[in-house]
Amino acid sequence: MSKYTIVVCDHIHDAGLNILQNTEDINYVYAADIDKVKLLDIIKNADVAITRSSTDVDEKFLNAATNLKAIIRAGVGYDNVDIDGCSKRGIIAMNVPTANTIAAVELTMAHMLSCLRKFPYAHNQLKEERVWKREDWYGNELYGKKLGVIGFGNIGHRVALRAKAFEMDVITYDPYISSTKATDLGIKYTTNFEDILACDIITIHTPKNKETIDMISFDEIKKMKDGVVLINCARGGLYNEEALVENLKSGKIAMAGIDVFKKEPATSHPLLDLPNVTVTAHLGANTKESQREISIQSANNAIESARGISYPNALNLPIDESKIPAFVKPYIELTQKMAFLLAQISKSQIRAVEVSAEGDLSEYVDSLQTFASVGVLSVSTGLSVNYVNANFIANEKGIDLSTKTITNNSGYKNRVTIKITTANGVKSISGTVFEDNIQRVVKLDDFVLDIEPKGKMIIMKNKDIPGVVGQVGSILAKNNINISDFRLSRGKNDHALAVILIDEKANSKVIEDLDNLEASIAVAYAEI
Ligand SMILES: NC(=O)c1ccc[n+]([C@@H]2O[C@H](COP(=O)([O-])OP(=O)(O)OC[C@H]3O[C@@H](n4cnc5c(N)ncnc54)[C@H](O)[C@@H]3O)[C@@H](O)[C@H]2O)c1
Ligand SMILES: O=C(O)[C@H](O)COP(=O)(O)O
Repeated sequence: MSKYTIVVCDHIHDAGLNILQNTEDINYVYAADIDKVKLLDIIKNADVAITRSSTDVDEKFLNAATNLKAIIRAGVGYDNVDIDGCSKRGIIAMNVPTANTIAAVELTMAHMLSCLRKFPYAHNQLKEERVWKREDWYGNELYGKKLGVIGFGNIGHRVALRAKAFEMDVITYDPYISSTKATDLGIKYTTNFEDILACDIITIHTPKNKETIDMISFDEIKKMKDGVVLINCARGGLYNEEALVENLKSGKIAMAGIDVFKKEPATSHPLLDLPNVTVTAHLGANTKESQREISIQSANNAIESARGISYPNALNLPIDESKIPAFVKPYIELTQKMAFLLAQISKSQIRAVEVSAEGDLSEYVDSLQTFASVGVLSVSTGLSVNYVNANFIANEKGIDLSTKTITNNSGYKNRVTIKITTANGVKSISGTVFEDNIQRVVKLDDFVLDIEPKGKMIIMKNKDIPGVVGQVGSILAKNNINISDFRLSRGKNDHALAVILIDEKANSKVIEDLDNLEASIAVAYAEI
């Protein structure tokens, strides 16, 4: 039995490793304790990789992982996964978004309480120094304080709820949610960031991206209350670290609770030298409960994706397959085949691909566009193209992609049309699906047809004069090519189109001979 290789790049709970070990068609490699340079050697055999925040899925990693089909980030944040790099290579990236939510929420509350009661310092004085000095440890209460929560997602909204239980006055800033998501829970909502800066305690729970890096820096801290407390259990760099250090030193920030650092592991970070910081080593997700669940979900998702069955929580799929109704699926297949056919007979560099849809199909024209790109690019680039990287590659190659929905006046219930623009002009193809999944090309340029997009075919545009069929037949017979079907369509200006389905491949000499016939206008060979 051929086996899929799943490489586990970071520590995950045994529960998931046991699943991998006990799955017959999986060969699993545990590479968590291996040097990251050596990992590059191991990763080349992987069909699927499981990673956490300790493994950067960057250019080096992806260049080494030549066989990789999917990657599972065994956690929420995927800021250290090069998603564009994955898309470009057709690798599906997934995360495990909710299994560590509670762990991160509870660590945030722990940091908040630790900061207000200076817990680690009080603890160390008694435990390490054996000093009993109660007067050194007057803390503050959460009760009645104003808490600003930046990011009201899975973690942020639960932190806010728990803070309410401490009778805090909670306000949130998250421009991507509806205000009622917060107000329905009795939490104030603001779109004015200044309201957050006016709080006694601020905690952040956003992803790390271009918009959120340095969201709190020197200018923002200047506007805060003296003695503010800042918590970061999301990602290092959301609070500018230099600004944190300087303002903790001056006392503008009374305390900071920090679980995450811009560069990890952070064992010689300036924050560690300060007396008013509580720190943990990125432990937000480190509960046994959460790690067990993440590990199980990661292992199951890795197996499913290795087998090509499903891609739960995919981050870079252009299409959510679960939302595509059954009647659209054959159109997707037909679109890809027609695009493949059209690109073969276009014989010139493609500049633009336009997909239009009629009928109920119109709603899914974006998905059809993606598959048209797969079909076109498979011919024109020689690259391994799939629906993850198709639009990405098209954009990179400067191919203009567009969609159109058109009024249904073709007489077909649903119809899809692909128009390709090349240096030699425009070519178009239309198709429909009849009952029982009968896929048909119904138009090629201006010629009305009825052909199944399947097998080997010669497509010949010719002057509509007597004797052409006989001449074509004799050239093919001379070359031992059997004709299985011959379809003729008459167009305007005394032109006709012949689609000749054949049993054997026609080489370039055969195509040249056909093209040399007096009646010939254009001849192409295509294979689906
Ligand atoms: N310390 C840890 O070990 C640990 C554990 C789990 C998650 N995390 C991190 O916590 C963060 C939040 O995780 P989550 O599960 O709540 O994610 P989530 O996707 O459920 O929530 C993120 C929220 O941030 C909001 N947001 C995005 N951009 C914003 C902006 N510019 N301003 C304000 N809000 C913005 C989104 O609208 C969303 O509501 C992530 O960065 C994740 O990596 C850290
Ligand atoms: O984003 C996350 O899920 C957390 O930061 C956890 O990261 P980890 O898997 O490296 O603990």
